[in-house]
Amino acid sequence: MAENMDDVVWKSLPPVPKGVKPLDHQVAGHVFGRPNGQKQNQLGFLQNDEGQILKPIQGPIKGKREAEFYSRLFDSELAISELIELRTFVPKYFGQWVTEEHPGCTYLILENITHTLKIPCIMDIKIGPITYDKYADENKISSEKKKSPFLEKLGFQILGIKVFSTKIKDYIKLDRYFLRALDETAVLEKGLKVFFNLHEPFGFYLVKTFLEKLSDVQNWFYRQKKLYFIASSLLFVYDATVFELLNPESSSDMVMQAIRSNSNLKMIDFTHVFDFETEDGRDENYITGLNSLVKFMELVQKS
Ligand SMILES: Nc1ncnc2c1ncn2[C@@H]1O[C@H](COP(=O)(O)OP(=O)(O)OP(=O)(O)O)[C@@H](O)[C@H]1O
Ligand SMILES: O=P(O)(O)O[C@@H]1[C@H](O)[C@H](O)[C@@H](OP(=O)(O)O)[C@H](OP(=O)(O)O)[C@H]1O
Repeated sequence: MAENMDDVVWKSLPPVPKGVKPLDHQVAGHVFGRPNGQKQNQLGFLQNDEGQILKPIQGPIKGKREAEFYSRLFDSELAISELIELRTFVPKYFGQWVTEEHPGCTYLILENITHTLKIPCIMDIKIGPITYDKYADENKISSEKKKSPFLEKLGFQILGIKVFSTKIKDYIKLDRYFLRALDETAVLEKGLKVFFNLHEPFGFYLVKTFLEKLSDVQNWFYRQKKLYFIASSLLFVYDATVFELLNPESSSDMVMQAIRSNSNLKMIDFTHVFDFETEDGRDENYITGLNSLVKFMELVQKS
C-alpha cells in the first residue's frame, strides 16, 4: 500500500465533463482524481477556457459556509463597505455550476488567477497559528496540532509551491509534507527564497511587490470588524517570463511596473469564515499569522 494517500494511483478516474479539464496548475487542496485525505473523494478543481475554475462545494457544513461567503460577498445589493472592499482581495465569483457527470456535486465558479500566466509560479500559504474553529471536536484539534511542529512559532504554513526555477530552468514542486517540516531557518532557505527565485537580481523586487500587496491585506484586517478567517490561505502567483522582460539597464520603476503586472495575491479557501458576534471584533489569529509572514518576507528581502 502506498505510504502517502497522494501517491495512490487511481485505476478509474471520475468522468471529466465536456468543455472542462482538471486544473492545470494546483499546489494544494482537493485535486481532481486524487483521494482527499482518508475520504476517498476524487472530485477536485476543474478549469474551463474562459479563465474560470470550478471548485467543488465540500460536504456539510464547510462547503455551505464557503458558498454562502462568496454569494454574500458578490451580491449586487451588498452595502457593507468593508465587505465591498474585500472583493478586491478574493477571486471573482460567477455563481454555481452543476454537471450531469457528477451528480450530487455543485461547483463554485471562480476567477482562475493563473489563467493569463505563461509560466505560472504558485505558492499557497495558510494563515494563522490556529487552524481549527469553534466547532472542532477533540480529534480535529489534535490532528490539526500534529500537522506542523513549527506552526505555533511561524503563525503560517506553506501548503504548496510550484515554481519555475530560472537557475535550473525547470519547475520545482514542493508539497505540504516537505514544507510543514521546515523550521524558522529552513522555511526561508528551502521555502520562500526558492519561490521568489532569489538568486535572480530581480528576486528582491518580486518580494518587494508582494510586500506591497500584503500591506493592503494587512490594512484591511486592521480596519474590518465583521469577519474572522480560520484555515484560509493566501495564494501568491507570478509569471516567470517577467525575468526575461527585464535587463540590468531597466530602471527600478520599470522593474516594479513589470513585476506588478505579472504577479497577483489573493485570499482563498473560505470554509471556516465566521461573522464576529460583537461590533468590536479583530481577527487576531489571522493578523498574527500575516504579520509573521511579513517579517519573514522582510528577512528574505534583506538577504
Ligand atoms: N481562484 C483560483 N485560481 C487559481 N488557482 C486556484 C484558485 N483557488 C484555488 N486554486 C488552487 O487550488 C489550490 C487549493 O485551493 P483551496 O484551498 O481553495 O482548496 P480546498 O480544496 O478547499 O483545500 P483544503 O480542502 O485543503 O482546505 C490552491 O493551492 C491553488 O493551487
Ligand atoms: O493538508 P492535509 O493534511 O491533507 O489536511 C487537510 C487540509 O488541511 C484541509 O485544510 C482540512 O480542512 P479544513 O481546514 O477545512 O478543516 C482538512 O481537514 P479535515 O480532513 O478535518 O476536513 C485536512 O484533511
